[in-house]
Amino acid sequence: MTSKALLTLKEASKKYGSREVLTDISLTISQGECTILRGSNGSGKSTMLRMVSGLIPLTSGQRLLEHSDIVIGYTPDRLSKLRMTSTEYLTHMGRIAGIAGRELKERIKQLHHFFNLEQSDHVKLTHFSKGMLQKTNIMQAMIKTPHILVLDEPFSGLDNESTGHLLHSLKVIKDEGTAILAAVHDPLLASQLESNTYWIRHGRLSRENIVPFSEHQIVYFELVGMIKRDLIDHLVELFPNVTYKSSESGHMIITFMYKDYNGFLPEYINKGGEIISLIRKELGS
Ligand SMILES: Nc1ncnc2c1ncn2[C@@H]1O[C@H](COP(=O)(O)OP(=O)(O)OP(=O)(O)O)[C@@H](O)[C@H]1O
Repeated sequence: MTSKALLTLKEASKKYGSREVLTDISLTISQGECTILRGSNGSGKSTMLRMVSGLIPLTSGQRLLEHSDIVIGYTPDRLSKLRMTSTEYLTHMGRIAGIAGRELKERIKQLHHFFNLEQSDHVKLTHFSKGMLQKTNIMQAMIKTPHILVLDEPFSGLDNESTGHLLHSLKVIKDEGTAILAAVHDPLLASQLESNTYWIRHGRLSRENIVPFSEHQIVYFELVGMIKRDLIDHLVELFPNVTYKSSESGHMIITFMYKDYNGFLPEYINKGGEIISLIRKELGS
């Protein structure tokens, strides 16, 4: 069964000044489907999310909505620790979205219940954990029930437990028919959302052919090491499922899948990458 198309980008391009960041992007967002965007830093993921959300204009091409009442909820990559409670914040955001009174109160209650934050609805955001803040960030995007929920790196900085809760919530939202479009750095999380995955490379969008994860494919490795940034960027181009981040101690924390073990590791060493530790992990462990 094909799902109903809600929004279509047709040959959409975006320039900042004379610099073209996105070129001829064509994509359809459909009801109840999850679309994941991947790409290296600065590849244009946030730009594309903002373009889909209607927050920035296209330079050329078309953005077509299935009907004029399509609601798009946009979640930026982080919410600041404001000196107000989640209820106060959502009341403010709800009024901006044109909801008020009893309807708004009810919706805020419903969202706190859905995200398991009822106990904290009168706690100031300054006392919220990263996971609680991220849930509030998503709640503001859902204050008017969206047809499309757009998320910019929703799992960034979350611990395993918060990541698990958020994954579960997003699956429920998707199953209820909301389309999800998210920039997600981590291929393991992307695979959990049963999504259509696309890559942005050199400004162009291409579909990633994901083979569904089977039991033995959930093994991955976490390598703590040292390597120059431009060299690891080059390796990520060669091995798209490799991700990395810097640790507080200045080391790189690199994850790669079991299938890349024989390919990635020798390349990493050849490029002068140093290994401080290498741990075999399984998804969910
Ligand atoms: N408002 C702007 N004006 C000028 N250039 C911009 C603007 N916003 C983004 N850019 C540039 O466009 C390119 C794409 O940026 P964008 O934030 O969309 O990438 P990204 O893939 O989301 O990056 P990251 O993963 O680091 O968040 C970058 O080179 C960035 O510097």
